[in-house]
Amino acid sequence: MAPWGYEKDNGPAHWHKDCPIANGKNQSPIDLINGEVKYDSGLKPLTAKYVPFSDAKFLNNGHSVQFQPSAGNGSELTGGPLAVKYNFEQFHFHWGNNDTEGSEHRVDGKMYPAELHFVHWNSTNPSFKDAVGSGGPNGLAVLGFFLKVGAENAALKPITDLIPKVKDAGTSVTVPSNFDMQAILPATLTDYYTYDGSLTTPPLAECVKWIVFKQPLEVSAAQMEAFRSVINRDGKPMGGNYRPPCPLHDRAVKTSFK
Ligand SMILES: O[B-]1(O)OCc2ccc(NC(=S)NCc3ccccc3)cc21
Ligand SMILES: [Zn+2]
Repeated sequence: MAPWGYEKDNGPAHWHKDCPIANGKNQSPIDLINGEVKYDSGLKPLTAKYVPFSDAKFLNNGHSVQFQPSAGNGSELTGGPLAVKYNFEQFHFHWGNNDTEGSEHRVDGKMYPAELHFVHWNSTNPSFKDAVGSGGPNGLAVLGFFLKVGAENAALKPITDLIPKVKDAGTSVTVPSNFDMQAILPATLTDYYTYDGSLTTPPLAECVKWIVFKQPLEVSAAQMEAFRSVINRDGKPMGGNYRPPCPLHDRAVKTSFK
């Protein structure tokens, strides 16, 4: 099979052929249906401590644009539904070709124009790859933020300004060392949905504690247009790089908010 993608001939409906777990019972994304979630007063706020990176890359890997520091950068995530400390691995985006689509998770069937994923791995593992393969839903902790069109996002601007430099698949640039990743996050990481799920791209491993924030981040129309100028490995606009919602089966979605 041609490498996986989001086109007619290699998109989500084909992924099960190489990754049978695509039809598993703990797949992501899902539609977050407010009438079916359950408030859990035990869910505390999360704490993300992101330290400045000496050498980080921003790259186009053919199916997303991704910020990736060198291994072992000391940034970590704790709290919320997490029992242990998680190390930061990378962040990347999913988006659509217009403002009515683009996010992976949905809220009562509503899609946002984009979704930002901050990926972290369980620090009891020796590496990210071991965490992905560790079995069970605690290998990775992924923070999901919906993006909506509004004011310019100054914290994301150093990243969206780099997009023209990684327009083509397989290209990358070094990110200026004064880039402040912490500034992207809201001051307090409260009000989130959390459930056990999977990677939303092959290998679709069911190793993810998902934490999806209720409050979207804003980006300007110009910043959204920057994403829409990115080209995938087939030379087409990358927009539409989102997987449709998967069945919830017998999973519970908990919320930290009433
Ligand atoms: O569902 B996501 O898009 O958001 C959260 C998330 C985290 C990671 C990925 N996939 C990665 S890192 N694959 C490469 C790889 C996979 C497995 C072993 C080594 C290397 C996709 C997503
Ligand atoms: Zn993602």
